[in-house]
Amino acid sequence: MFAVEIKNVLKRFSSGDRMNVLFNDLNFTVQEGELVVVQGKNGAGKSTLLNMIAAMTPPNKGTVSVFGQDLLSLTRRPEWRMETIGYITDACCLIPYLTAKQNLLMGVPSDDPAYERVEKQAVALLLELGLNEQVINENVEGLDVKDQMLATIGRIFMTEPKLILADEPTKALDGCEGIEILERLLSFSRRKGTTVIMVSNENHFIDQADRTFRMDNGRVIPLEPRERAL
Ligand SMILES: Nc1ncnc2c1ncn2[C@@H]1O[C@H](COP(=O)(O)OP(=O)(O)OP(=O)(O)O)[C@@H](O)[C@H]1O
Repeated sequence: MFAVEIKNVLKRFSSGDRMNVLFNDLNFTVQEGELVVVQGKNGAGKSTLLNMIAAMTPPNKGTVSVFGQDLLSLTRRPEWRMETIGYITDACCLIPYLTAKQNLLMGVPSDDPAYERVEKQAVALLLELGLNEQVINENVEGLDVKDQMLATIGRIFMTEPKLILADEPTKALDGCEGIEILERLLSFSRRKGTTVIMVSNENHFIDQADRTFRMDNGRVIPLEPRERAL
């Protein structure tokens, strides 16, 4: 089964009294467990592609299916999204006055019989992502941007999504720190077998991806290895 299958999609937006066609007959598939990088210039449609896959904006024609589910026939969209998709952007989705660990435990009451098990799981996950014990127990607002980002990734993995959509999550960070965080995200996803579609113009990741695409002129074009360093 494909993780993502986009067939013959038309997507347009109105702009004043005009309609702008962003995609005309877009076709794109991603296999389960694949790690895919999408590049492209500003306005090429990268975020719209991810938003369609997350059932946040519908195609005007054609179909978008995720793990075999046609998104147009979804009845419980928010629940489906929560169960299936981990959407990572550069916005922090954590509560600032809670610790990183508490953020991962949100929704689990401390008297819940499962609390201890879930707490151990949260700590193990944050340590595996590279945070240390001290950082895990500090309020998020006191952490630097890099550690906040890693805790955000931890929060998203805590829900065990089948598909991670990452839309330039580290664009606010300087090159090296951003690369380090995305490397951890990718290697973690590999270990978990999670399918990942990551928007990033950073060439550094191309070798780690199973496939890389460039969005251009409404199409998703596979990049050949020799093009990758350009
Ligand atoms: N809700 C909307 N209403 C109208 N136009 C939109 C909407 N969302 C996106 N667009 C237009 O669609 C085009 C593609 O936008 P999108 O954000 O998907 O591109 P992008 O490749 O992610 O760009 P960037 O790298 O700047 O984030 C742009 O011209 C944008 O203005």
